[in-house]
Amino acid sequence: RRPKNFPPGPRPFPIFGNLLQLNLENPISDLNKLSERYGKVFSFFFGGRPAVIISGLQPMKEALVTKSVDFAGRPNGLLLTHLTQGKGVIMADYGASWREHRRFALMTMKNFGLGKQSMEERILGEISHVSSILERNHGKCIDPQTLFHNAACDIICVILFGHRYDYEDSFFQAMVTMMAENSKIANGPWGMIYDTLPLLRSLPLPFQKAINDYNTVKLHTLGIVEQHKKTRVPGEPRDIIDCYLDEIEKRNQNGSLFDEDQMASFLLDLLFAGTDTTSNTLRTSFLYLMTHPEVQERCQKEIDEVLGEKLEASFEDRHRMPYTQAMIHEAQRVANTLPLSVFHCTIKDTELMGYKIPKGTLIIPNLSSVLNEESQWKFPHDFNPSNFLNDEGEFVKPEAFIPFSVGPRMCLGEGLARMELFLILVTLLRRFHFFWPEDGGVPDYTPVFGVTQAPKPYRLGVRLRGRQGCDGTVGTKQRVN
Ligand code: HEM
Repeated sequence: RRPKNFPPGPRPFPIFGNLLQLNLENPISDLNKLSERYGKVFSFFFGGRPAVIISGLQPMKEALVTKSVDFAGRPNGLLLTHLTQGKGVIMADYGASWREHRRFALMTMKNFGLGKQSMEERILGEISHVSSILERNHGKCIDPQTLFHNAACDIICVILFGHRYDYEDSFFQAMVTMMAENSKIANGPWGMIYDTLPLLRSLPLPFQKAINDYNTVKLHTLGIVEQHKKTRVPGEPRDIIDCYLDEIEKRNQNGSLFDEDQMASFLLDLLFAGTDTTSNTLRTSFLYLMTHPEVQERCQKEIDEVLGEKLEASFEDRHRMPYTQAMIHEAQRVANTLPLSVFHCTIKDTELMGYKIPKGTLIIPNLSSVLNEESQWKFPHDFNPSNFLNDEGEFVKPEAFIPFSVGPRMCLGEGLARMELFLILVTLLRRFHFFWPEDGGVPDYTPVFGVTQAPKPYRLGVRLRGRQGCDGTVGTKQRVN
């Protein structure tokens, strides 16, 4: 039964609720259709649990910005909550522990930007590995999935653990695969089944694998923490683990919110949240760049002009590259990487667009609906960097650009992700030309749904550029790390 003045929605069935009305392989278009029928704020039963789905910019802002605190909780009883035990940041309840861990993460990541080796240097170091692999594949077509996953994961590893792994390292390979698979399970159909039908949770279904894999990565992470304890110098952090250990000591008191169990979940949060997201966005970017050669060439022209003889790109250069900036934002818009964000939950009785929403209601922000909202974009259904350019060709960011969500729970890795996307795309576009393989068939842009949505597998054609900036002199020198 829907509570009084609850948002309207389709009639639920016993046990399953409205679950059978969704194509679990790709629920977005079904949710959009339901929104057309019932309104921008409508309800839906996941099993016996009522959820409110929010579509469109205006209600999204009312919920996540104007009434941000009311909507800032995370739901209990989901696979993701069970994996993390509600610790760390992503699935933590809205409260002191979440707040302090979030603040700590933002502060330490910012300080790494100022430390001995800046965040930018760490990212550029990783890019040199990607570049040399692409160089070895000059003239060939490769599957970019593993390469970008490795690179994104290694950037996070350097920040968290202080060292990068060889892409061939067996544990690293296992970890990257586990993360990609876990992400598919956790918010794919199996995740939804786990979340809505508790009776099935003890059966040997794929979500058991997600739980085992998560625990394997956690154990390994705790092993790295143990090594850090032996080699660290208090007050001289090399990475986030050292910072966290310093913080535990600083707060050395009963009931401290910082302990090793929290640390493990916190580290895994950053590892999981920072790998698939960035790597899937990169894969979408290259899919569109290959199939829109005019956009690729215009970016390369701008990059060549702005960087000139400079050895490497820096994040500051973005201010002089309006077209490339527009392309990157447009790629993020169409990538629609977290289409349903991370689920929220109301922490008190509240109202939205005149409807009453009780405390504890599951909230699903349909970010996808805003990134494609017809009234908000010049070209909502195309890949067109002009969505981010004004009549003077200057870069502008529309209010509806919310791939990182909005409000107090918005992505805390936004700064890092934007730096990674810019430096990786600019460096690779400067040095390589990317082409759609002759035998690649018709490009299929339909994404594969998941917590983090990804493009369908494709092959990336790579050729070294022979023009200025890429002729073996400028911009081709290898970094020495
Ligand atoms: C293109 C890349 C990325 C995208 C599109 C993205 C998007 C998002 C979105 C939509 C959320 C949910 C916000 C909400 O619940 O309202 C989120 C949360 C989060 N993201 Fe990201 N993210 C990206 C990269 C990263 C990176 C690189 C990191 C870490 C280093 C990161 C760490 C987190 C964390 C910890 C949260 C939970 C925040 C909280 O609950 O307070 N993300 N992200």
